[in-house]
Amino acid sequence: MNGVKNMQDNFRNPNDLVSQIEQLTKKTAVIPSLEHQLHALKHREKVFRRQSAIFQSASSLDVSNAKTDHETVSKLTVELERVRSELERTTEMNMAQKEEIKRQNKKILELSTKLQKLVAIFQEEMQKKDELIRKLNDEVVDLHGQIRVVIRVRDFKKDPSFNFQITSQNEVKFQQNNFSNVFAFENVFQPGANQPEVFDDIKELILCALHGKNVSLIAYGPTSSGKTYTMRGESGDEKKGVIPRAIQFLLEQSMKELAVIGWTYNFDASFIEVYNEEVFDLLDDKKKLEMKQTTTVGSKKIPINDMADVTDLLELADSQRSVATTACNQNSSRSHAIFQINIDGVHKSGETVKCCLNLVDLAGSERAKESGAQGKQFTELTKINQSLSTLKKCIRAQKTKMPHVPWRESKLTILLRDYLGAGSSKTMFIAHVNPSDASETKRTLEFTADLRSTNIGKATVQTGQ
Ligand SMILES: Nc1ncnc2c1ncn2[C@@H]1O[C@H](COP(=O)(O)OP(=O)(O)OP(=O)(O)O)[C@@H](O)[C@H]1O
Repeated sequence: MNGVKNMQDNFRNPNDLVSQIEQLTKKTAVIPSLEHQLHALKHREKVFRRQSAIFQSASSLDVSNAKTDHETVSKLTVELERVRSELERTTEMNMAQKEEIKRQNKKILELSTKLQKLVAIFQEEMQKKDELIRKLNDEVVDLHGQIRVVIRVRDFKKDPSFNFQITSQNEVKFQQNNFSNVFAFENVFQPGANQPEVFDDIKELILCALHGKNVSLIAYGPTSSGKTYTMRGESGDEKKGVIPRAIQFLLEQSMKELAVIGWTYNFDASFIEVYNEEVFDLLDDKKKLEMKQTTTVGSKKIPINDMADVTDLLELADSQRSVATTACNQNSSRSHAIFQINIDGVHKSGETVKCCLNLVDLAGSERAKESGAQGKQFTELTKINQSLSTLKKCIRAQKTKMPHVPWRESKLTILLRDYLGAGSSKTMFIAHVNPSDASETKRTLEFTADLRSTNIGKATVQTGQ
């Protein structure tokens, strides 16, 4: 029993066992020399006894020597026996330990085989779940309409000349003189809605980009209604806008769930602006870009591996974007800005996706008279209003199925054409209203309501092949 207990104790403390084994090994090493000594002593004793018998008159010194040798022999015999039994015990323990290690190794092997099977089942389940999510997500996004429109209402001072009311989660009512209408949207964000709430509603659309669909999010509305606030946001985690949140979301999703089921993604970004009907690269010293069909040629693309890359890129673009102080907005964007994330995905099976996420911050419409704009600012304002009015004409032409849609009348519509008419993009407008201005509010509501009923076809997966 004690032996078993000692063994158990030793298993509990393998370091002690190792040191005991070391000591015993040392002791074992001296056994041959002890045996040799013993043998020699026994021989000497025998010779001595023989001599004593022959020489009865042996001296007392000789007898005392013989006695001492006999005692040493006895002591050595006892010691030898002790070492032998200790060696036997250790050998037994060693065997038991070897058996235990074998048993444990077998168990580990069994467990790792089970684990591999479980990982394979988990990956298969994740793959199925991912396919289902893609399908459902696609259906949900499509059900919301060809062009989805949500509306964000800025905190406003009530203007007694008209009545603006948020009547439900997806409807607002506009009433002025004899005009009264209820406008429906996918969602209405109240003045108190914060940046995370807005992004939450957009997430499912952004996920479509990882699944291979071109996705476009376009902020629309009059000057100072909050478009740049929504898209770019301001400093501080809570005030971050759609652009940094979207990239963070793409990076997280691609590195977690999609990586588990065998997808690897690469992202790069470009950032251009349309200013006074010219296109400039916000990431390349505002280099003027030429256009080829619906895209620009030679825009700089910066790889995105983590959020630090994004912060640098956005700060660079912020420093380049055309802004001015106007009567309505201290930091008014004087250009349409298009941030494009190119997504390249490859699955371990060889399947690929190649698509892009476009995040567009349009310049705001503004009436020249009220803005008090003159000179350079007047030119900017005229160009902004012209491009927005071409955008409206194109949407109207599309909606009424006119044979000609005037896409080529402005750089903005040439660039947006693929997201609004070519049928390869899932598109959402975030309409902004600042209902202290009756006529701008009415115009925004009417235009964006038109958007909802415009057919742009069904987006398909882009494989880049
Ligand atoms: N929802 C909001 N919450 C808090 N502040 C907001 C909100 N929307 C806009 N603002 C503030 O209002 C001001 C104007 O907003 P912003 O510049 O985003 O408008 P805009 O529509 O982009 O205007 P423009 O077309 O002239 O560029 C900014 O100072 C911004 O901080």
